[in-house]
Amino acid sequence: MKVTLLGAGSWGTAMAAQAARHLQSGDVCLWSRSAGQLEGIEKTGENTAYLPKVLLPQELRLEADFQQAIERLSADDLLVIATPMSGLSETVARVLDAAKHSLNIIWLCKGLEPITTLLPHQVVEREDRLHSRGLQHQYGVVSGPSFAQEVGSGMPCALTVASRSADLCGIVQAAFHHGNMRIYASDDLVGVELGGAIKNVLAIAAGIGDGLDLGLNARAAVLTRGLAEMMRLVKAAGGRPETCMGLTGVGDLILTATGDLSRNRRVGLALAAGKSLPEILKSLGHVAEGVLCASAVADLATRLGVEMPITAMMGDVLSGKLAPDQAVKKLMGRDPTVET
Ligand SMILES: NC(=O)c1ccc[n+]([C@@H]2O[C@H](COP(=O)([O-])OP(=O)(O)OC[C@H]3O[C@@H](n4cnc5c(N)ncnc54)[C@H](O)[C@@H]3O)[C@@H](O)[C@H]2O)c1
Ligand SMILES: O=P(O)(O)OC[C@H](O)CO
Repeated sequence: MKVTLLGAGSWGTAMAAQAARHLQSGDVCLWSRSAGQLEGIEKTGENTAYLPKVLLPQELRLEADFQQAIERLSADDLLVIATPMSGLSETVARVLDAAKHSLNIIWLCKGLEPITTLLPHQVVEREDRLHSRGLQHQYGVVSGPSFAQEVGSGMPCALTVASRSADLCGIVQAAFHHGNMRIYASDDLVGVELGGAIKNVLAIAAGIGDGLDLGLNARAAVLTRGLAEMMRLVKAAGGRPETCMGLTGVGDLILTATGDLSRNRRVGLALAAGKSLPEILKSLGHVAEGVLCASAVADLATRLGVEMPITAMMGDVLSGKLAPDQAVKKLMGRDPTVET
């Protein structure tokens, strides 16, 4: 089978390496919008800007031509959109415009669309209505606890593919379930996508708590009550709350909120140290999806009548309405309530 990945950031590069290690030489192709970046990878064998110190398999094909990257795929192959959430709608629209037959399409981004508060699969459905020209594409998402640096280095990892199509789940497993990567299948798109979006916001909250030296009790409280917020929103949005107890919910929450490789956690630590958000994002050099989606999650929760105090407070901190220590005081000052 052939696989094309669109987007050569940390995650697209790591997943391209994972597939290329096990599929036939030349069958996995990584496309980047920057031809210069691909030239650098060609020369050094590494994606130095996004995944340093990971030697990429020689079997990986690099492609700067978008049309070629799509046209090489048959209806049995797999297309992976590996851009951040901000690039999803534009990229899927380009893919659908370029497609000459039906495709198997997955995305790897974690977040919600700002303003509309749409989940990734809802963004894709909107673009499908506008661009599919009657072609019946299959869609899904891959999510779960996965630092690109570890996956790029071939360390063990377990992920979930969620799709309404069991056939697509099988295609994704054929592409990535090898060696040190396990891929579990699910049909709960809402649960999987909301888990991936909300854990990033909670990782920022955990980073703030740790940066302010609030202690391990506080971290456990944020994660547990944050998980309760996630389960409530998933249920109200039509997903299954029990999905939150799996890899894409609590699994990814533990990883991102406690692992210092997390960009979202590092944003929280830096906010607690008194740095400004623009300064933090500039020095990060990578996307931290929780920054962009905290307000969207809070807005969706308000619309669905779901109480999410930690998430709402993070929205206020990230939009500059509240200082991190004020947010802690407000959370601790809430009225007593039952544990649900
Ligand atoms: N890095 C990880 O460990 C990891 C793991 C799992 C999921 N993710 C998710 O994957 C997504 C991508 O993250 P990343 O870590 O690769 O980000 P990154 O910041 O490392 O790289 C982003 C890449 O996307 C490219 N890009 C941005 N907008 C684009 C567009 N419109 N068209 C084409 N390319 C575009 C950039 O040029 C860059 O190469 C995020 O939603 C992230 O939450 C990341
Ligand atoms: O580095 P982060 O915070 O974007 O997290 C990366 C992945 O989503 C972890 O699963």
